Amino acid sequence: MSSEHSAHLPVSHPPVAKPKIGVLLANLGTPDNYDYWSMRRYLNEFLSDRRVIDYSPWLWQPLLQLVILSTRPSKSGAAYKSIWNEADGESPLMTITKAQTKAVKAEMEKRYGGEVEVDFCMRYGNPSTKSKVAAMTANGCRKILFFPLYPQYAGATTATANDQFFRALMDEKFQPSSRTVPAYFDRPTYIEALAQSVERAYGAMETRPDILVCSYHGVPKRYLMEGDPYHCQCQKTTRLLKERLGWSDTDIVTTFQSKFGPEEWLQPYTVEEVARLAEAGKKNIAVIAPAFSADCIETLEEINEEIKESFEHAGGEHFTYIPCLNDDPAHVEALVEVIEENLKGWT
Ligand SMILES: C=CC1=C(C)c2cc3[nH]c(cc4nc(cc5[nH]c(cc1n2)c(C)c5CCC(=O)O)C(CCC(=O)O)=C4C)c(C)c3C=C
Ligand SMILES: [Fe+2]
Ligand SMILES: [Fe+2]
Repeated sequence: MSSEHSAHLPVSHPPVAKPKIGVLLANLGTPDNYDYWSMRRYLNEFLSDRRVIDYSPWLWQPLLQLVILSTRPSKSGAAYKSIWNEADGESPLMTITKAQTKAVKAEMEKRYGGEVEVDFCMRYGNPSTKSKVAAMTANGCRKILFFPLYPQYAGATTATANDQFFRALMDEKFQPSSRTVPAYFDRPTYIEALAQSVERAYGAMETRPDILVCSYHGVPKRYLMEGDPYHCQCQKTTRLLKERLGWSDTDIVTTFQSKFGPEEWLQPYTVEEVARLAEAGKKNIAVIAPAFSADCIETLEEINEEIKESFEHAGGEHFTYIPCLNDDPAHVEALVEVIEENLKGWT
């Protein structure tokens, strides 16, 4: 009788890890480097995502592969080069996401010891969502809380991050239970962290800015018409920030940046609005980017270089960029509060 037919032998068994809970933070993703091929790989994955660009692939892919990916990798690569963290060989988005994860992890360890594991992944590029879901599952995470780090929901960010998480779960033999964290733009702790960052920046200035521009990443206007709540959540973020600061309507304005392609995007466009403000005599402005949980190419290069230039070209004199919340302790506290709220019943 062969050993596999012996009813008396114990079944050989892989080691069983102690059950834990995983908290997987997710951000957009960033190129591995700023050379042409690294940029092309990243942009190809990003711009082929139909949650980001929803045109028929029959029309979009030839245009993307033959036209856009022949020029944009070099142009965007030069922009990344100007902000690259050369010391660590990575983009600022990567450096800051690591710092945020470290801070959230330390806080969760204080509260839950080894019961909760914290890590991060990216929607595009590395470390991939798939690799981190596989690692957490292998480490014994029987429950995973997936947290896309976007305060406001957009199909192009939150939903596609979740889609990728669900795809990763499809590959797991012993699939963990899972939850996804919803948008958190209206949580008082997040608004408080934003308000404190504004107060800190204003407190350090000699003259108070004439207006605070809240610049959110744009999306095509059509997405709003088709039911995406992003626009409303951005407007509400500005209103809550204004109320917390005790300001009036004329102290703060909502704008949208990073328009891509010929379609109309959410308006007003930041690059045009700052020029209009300068022309209207508002020569001293501050800009904050509440849709980004971490500084990245869109803030460090687009806002602090291109948009600043547009303001100065139109006669503006003082332009202050207020950094994202990054690993600010008030931000970490807000993120941990959101995590704890969504872990209820699990811990
Ligand atoms: C072309 C369509 C795009 C949509 C729609 C879009 C929505 C969107 N994006 C963010 C956050 C980020 N975007 C970032 C970079 C970036 N975004 C697009 C295009 C769209 N984004 C491109 C092509 C790029 C790459 C840079 C470039 O070539 O211009 C980043 C920064 C990544 C980094 O490495 O620093 C972030 C973050 C949001 C929040 C959003 C909609 C709500
Ligand atoms: Fe973007
Ligand atoms: Fe709206």
